[in-house]
Amino acid sequence: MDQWLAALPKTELHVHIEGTLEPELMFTLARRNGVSLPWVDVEGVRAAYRFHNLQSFLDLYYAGASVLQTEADFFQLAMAYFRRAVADGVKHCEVFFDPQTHIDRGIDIGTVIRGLARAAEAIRAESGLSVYYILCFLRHLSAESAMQTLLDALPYRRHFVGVGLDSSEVGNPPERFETVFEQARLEGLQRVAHAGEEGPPEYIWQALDLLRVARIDHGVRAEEDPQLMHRLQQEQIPLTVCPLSNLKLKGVDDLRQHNLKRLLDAGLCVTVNSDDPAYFDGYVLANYRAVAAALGLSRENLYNIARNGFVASFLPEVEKARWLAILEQYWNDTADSPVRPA
Ligand code: HPA
Ligand SMILES: [Zn+2]
Repeated sequence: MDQWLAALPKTELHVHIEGTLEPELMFTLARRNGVSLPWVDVEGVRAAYRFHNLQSFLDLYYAGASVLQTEADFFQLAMAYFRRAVADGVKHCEVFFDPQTHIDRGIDIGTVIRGLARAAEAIRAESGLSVYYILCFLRHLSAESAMQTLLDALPYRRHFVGVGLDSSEVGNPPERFETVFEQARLEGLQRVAHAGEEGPPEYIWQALDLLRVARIDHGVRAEEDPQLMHRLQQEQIPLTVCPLSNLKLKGVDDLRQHNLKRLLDAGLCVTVNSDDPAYFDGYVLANYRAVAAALGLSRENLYNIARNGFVASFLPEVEKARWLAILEQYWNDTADSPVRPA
């Protein structure tokens, strides 16, 4: 099962590039850029990674991101993530970045986007991995700041496919960002939003109806609302679920309590992703392994999750069809091989 799962062609649709900053690289960049960190060494940083909710993580995550200063830093960060994704069997990824985290420290948005875009090109040449970027607005900041960020990013429009909404969820409902999401739609950008991670099902409704999103990031609290579950199932609106993130941020006390399998069994388009892998103890393959073990997922479940990833992606239809055929071939080729526990 382990080898089979590793080689299963996958996507990653919910990963924050700033959340892939490993402590080693954090210290390397801090030294290079003369940035002082609140921790003395790598062990100190790792010891601080004990979170009790989303906000306790975000405080640390924004502190860590302060080491990112130059185009070369963003390039190096992204390349390190891409190589790990490739090793995990990821074929296509859609990666969030948070411009406001950097602009507000005086970093030019062009520095951020050029570094990331150069890395996407380099990894494509190196390994064939395809990369799309999604620009996220920080919902703890104002709608005006989000709009200004979108305008600042438009000269780099060709380097990202969509916009998203992240950061502190509770108290920052999607409805505040209706205007900027409408502007993004008029620019031809795809839309996604974090909703129902810690926030109520109502935020998922708002993301769908007011922000007109194609996917919901997390969305695990949808289960509390039967009507919403019905809608997500009927319209096959994908959820980008991040199991180890939910565990680390105390959405669940134990992965065996995670509702991923119930969402899948209810016919929802569930995908598995890593969110902030450097902070949550695992990249995408570790997330697949962890839920497979905790929830007793079958190979067929795992195949369907991987398949959902390609279906839910923003790839052009021909590319989706090509990957779905490759995935099916993989399924047929490996159907008779022995199944061992994950
Ligand atoms: O899981 C998350 N939720 C909200 N904002 C975030 N920013 C990085 N990760 C997250
Ligand atoms: Zn996230």
